[in-house]
Amino acid sequence: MLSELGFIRTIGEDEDVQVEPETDSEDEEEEGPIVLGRKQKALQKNRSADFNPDFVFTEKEGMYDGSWAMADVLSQLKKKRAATTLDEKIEKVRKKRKTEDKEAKSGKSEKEKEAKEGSEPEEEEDLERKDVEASEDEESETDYSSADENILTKADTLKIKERKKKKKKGQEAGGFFEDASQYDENLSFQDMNLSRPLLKAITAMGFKQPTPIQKACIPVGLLGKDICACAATGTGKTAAFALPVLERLIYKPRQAPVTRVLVLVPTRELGIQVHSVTKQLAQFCSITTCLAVGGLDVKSQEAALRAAPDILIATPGRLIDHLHNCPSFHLSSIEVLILDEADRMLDEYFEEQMKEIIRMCSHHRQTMLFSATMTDEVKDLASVSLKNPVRIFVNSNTDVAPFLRQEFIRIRPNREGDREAIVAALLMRTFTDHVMLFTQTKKQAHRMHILLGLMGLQVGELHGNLSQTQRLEALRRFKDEQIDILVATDVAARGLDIEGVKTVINFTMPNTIKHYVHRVGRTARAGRAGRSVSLVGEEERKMLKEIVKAAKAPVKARILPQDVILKFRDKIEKMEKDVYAVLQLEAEEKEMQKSEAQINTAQRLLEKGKEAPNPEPERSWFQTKEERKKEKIAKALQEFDLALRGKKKRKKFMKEAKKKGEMTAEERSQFEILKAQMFAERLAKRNRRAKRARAMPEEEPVRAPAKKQKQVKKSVFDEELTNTSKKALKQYRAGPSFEERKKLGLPHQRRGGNFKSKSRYKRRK
Ligand SMILES: Nc1ncnc2c1ncn2[C@@H]1O[C@H](COP(=O)(O)OP(=O)(O)OP(=O)(O)O)[C@@H](O)[C@H]1O
Repeated sequence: MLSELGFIRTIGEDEDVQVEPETDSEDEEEEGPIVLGRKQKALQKNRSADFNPDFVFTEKEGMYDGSWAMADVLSQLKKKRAATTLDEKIEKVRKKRKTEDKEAKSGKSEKEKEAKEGSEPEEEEDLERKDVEASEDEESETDYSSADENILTKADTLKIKERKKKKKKGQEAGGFFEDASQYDENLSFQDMNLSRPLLKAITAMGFKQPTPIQKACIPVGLLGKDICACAATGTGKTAAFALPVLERLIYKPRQAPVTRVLVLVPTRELGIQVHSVTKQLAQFCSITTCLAVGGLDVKSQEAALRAAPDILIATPGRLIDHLHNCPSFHLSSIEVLILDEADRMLDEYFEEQMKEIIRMCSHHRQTMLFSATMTDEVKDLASVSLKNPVRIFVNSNTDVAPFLRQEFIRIRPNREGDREAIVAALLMRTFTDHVMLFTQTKKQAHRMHILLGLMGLQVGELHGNLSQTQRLEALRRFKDEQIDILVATDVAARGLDIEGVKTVINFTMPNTIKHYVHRVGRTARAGRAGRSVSLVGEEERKMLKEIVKAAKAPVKARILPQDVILKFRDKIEKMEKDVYAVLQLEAEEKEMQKSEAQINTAQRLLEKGKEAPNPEPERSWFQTKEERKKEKIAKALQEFDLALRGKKKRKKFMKEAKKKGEMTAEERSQFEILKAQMFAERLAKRNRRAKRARAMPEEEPVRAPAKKQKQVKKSVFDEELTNTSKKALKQYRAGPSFEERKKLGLPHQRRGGNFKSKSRYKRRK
């Protein structure tokens, strides 16, 4: 778009990332276009100077093209569409603005004409022509896609940030693990004893050499050992767990039709992707796979599960739903359990669901945990009860992708309101395509979509407030290069492998350094180069320091010229009324749809008389609705939202009482930062609490006198007791369940004696 307008980019070619060949894979060639339905045309296009020239893609010919299993997935989506898309609404408002500006201009020229009455007819004609030209000029001024050439071409300044010497921290494996982080660098796929169909698939996918994590993990995985693995983002962890599993299934065919492998992932989109990669790896063998993630049709998933696929890829919630509602489906035959993004799967958010799933899994299983930010603290992994696990840490869990160039833009204390302007300037002037922009909240993501759309950019959004159809559609359009910018929340931060993402922009710093590693890991994947640009305010500098400390390559500070920022700030201010108009259109459409739905229901009821529609049997879950609600409230930082709804806090954020629901640019940024901070605080508190609880010997609460127990209660739950924390306290005091104690190998003993049987234990409880 910039070239059309005759504008030049601000960063010179010489500033591009210097890509050095990876030491352990010098003659390694890059993978083929395996993932997510990329057009080969796009692939050629992406072989630009931005990417590591040492990598060569191998094209797949006539093979299963793995089009991201999109056809499968789309057929499972509910066919519900908004009457008009957000982009159509944005376009409508833009057109209206243009017409209004034109009219205003012609009104002005009418007056000018009147003032010049009496002039020669030829001159009048001339004037008319000029008028048209002038109004066209005016139009391009109010068209937000155009900006002063000056502000678009003025270069940013880049400075290298000083790096403080990192203290060498020896990676202690801790007594629990055997460490297998060292691997044979010369190992090839052929050396790994993989079956022919797998080697054929690997070639078809364009993989020439295994990546370091694959070299380290595949041999250990083939031995059937439990694994706890960590490797940087985009280094091929999916194949590292999928290949040994497929080999096992090929080598040891099943005796009965049962599901033998379960892969758990935290998000639906990641589930779809892992399913697609597994299918591609299994394209030349008869291993069957199934996808069971939320947002897709339950009935077709149930039918697929009844056929007992070999490998099941699922999100925890939907899996539990099937376990409770699909009578023939169970996990007792699971031989391998894999947690992709394992640290996420084992965190507070999925805690209850994971407990339920692991409770149902066979005890005699192999368990493999993978993440770029994997914890190696045995105590954090206790819930999956690993058996003599092997620790494979190819990277440290704060390492970013090897060819990532990290940049930061400092936001001065009183300039928080500049964030939107800075992001707009970056996207209009410098990073114009293949960009992922991360925001902390869904609301801000939506707002950025509208703002940038009004500026004429091709934008999409991806977050939890959208329907599954909208989420997948946004992803598809981004992959197919129909849109240049994808604005997303952390739902898109983990695991997604979108080919060709050049830049990741962080509107604010994420919750924790882990979140940062995953977000910026959406670029610089599979040996390619990429760039991240993060906006850092005064309150976020602590995380910046951590990142700089952990960085292996120098990080850069980008400085945008102040007049550029001011110009964009001014533009955005002028656009506020249009943002409001788009939001209004959305609200009206929603109301209309709601009324229509009500009318339709009423009509259906009238047609059927008083006959009630065929009631679907209610689906059950492992928690009651009430419990689930409470858990959600406790875990989704709802207290933050509620606190903001409270009068006092709200006042802090809303300067004018009249502007109901509207925040200034400063307030919006503060809101984003505060949310991240509250998450981090909450996490720290939880970790402290867990540490304290662990510091107490297992039997202590049992034998301690009543007085001491009270002290324990106070120190463990030192915050105000809400209903949820009361429940947590109760649970804590009750100690682990009978099954958990049994699994952990603890004596089945609790307050008041030994319990030899479950019923006695229960009675006592
Ligand atoms: N041996 C290989 N050779 C070349 N490319 C590979 C190889 N293995 C995997 N890839 C490619 O690397 C990319 C990243 O792989 P994958 O998504 O598995 O990374 P990841 O480590 O799981 O990343 P994340 O931590 O973000 O989930 C994919 O496009 C995949 O096709």
